[in-house]
Amino acid sequence: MSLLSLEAVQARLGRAIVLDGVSLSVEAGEVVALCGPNGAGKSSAIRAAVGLLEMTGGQIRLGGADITDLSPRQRAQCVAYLPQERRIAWNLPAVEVAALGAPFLSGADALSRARAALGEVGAGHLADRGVAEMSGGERARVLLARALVIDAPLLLADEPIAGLDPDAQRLVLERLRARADDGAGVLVSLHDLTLAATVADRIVVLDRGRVVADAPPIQALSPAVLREVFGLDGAWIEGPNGPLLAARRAQ
Ligand SMILES: Nc1ncnc2c1ncn2[C@@H]1O[C@H](COP(=O)(O)OP(=O)(O)OP(=O)(O)O)[C@@H](O)[C@H]1O
Repeated sequence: MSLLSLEAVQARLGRAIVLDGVSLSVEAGEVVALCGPNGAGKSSAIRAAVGLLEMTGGQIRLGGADITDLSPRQRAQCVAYLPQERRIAWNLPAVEVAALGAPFLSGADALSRARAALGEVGAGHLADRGVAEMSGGERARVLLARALVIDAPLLLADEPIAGLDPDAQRLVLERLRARADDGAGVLVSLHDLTLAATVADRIVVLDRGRVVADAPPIQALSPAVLREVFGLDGAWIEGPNGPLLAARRAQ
């Protein structure tokens, strides 16, 4: 049984069809990267998967259950979600923001797990700082810690490395990989195709609301897909730490 499955999901925003028959699944133990150009529908797919974007057709199952049969509490218990939006309204200490990811635990337990999660993303030293007094990248780590604070069976992260420095990008992806290696399922949207190929077991490529590839990274990001979807002339070369994309804009 898949931890998450989308079957022929349709969704609209305003008049636009943003998901046009999207099918994909995430199994325990795997990292699935969602890639595609700006506006392809990655955030929409992730938001639909947590029940935050209403479907106009198709079916979504979380842990085998139809998402429409699950209460918000039941959804929150099986999915950790890192939204693309990084705004935090209140200037609370980072540890209190991270603890919000564990609403079902006692305050003390949530705070102690929040400290551990901040440490996991290299932000332990920020635990007692107010989030309004942080850089964008520091705040991004706090929000990731909020998603990691419980060991959810399924983790959905929307562009978790946007705005992070190169070391932090790799740290975050290592953490997501480690969660999957411990048995969670991870769906993560990424723009960096080389990093996506490094971390993911499979890549789902979205283009204009449709899935155009779903395969292991190098097959999914074939020269044809790179050209037609991303407008790149690209080739994969074997680097010391995995595949590297050598690409330029297609002429
Ligand atoms: N509130 C809205 N009303 C109408 N259309 C919207 C709205 N929000 C997003 N869209 C459109 O929905 C489509 C999918 O957007 P989505 O945010 O899912 O794409 P994305 O792949 O995550 O893009 P990005 O890489 O830029 O974050 C885009 O064409 C976008 O213009």
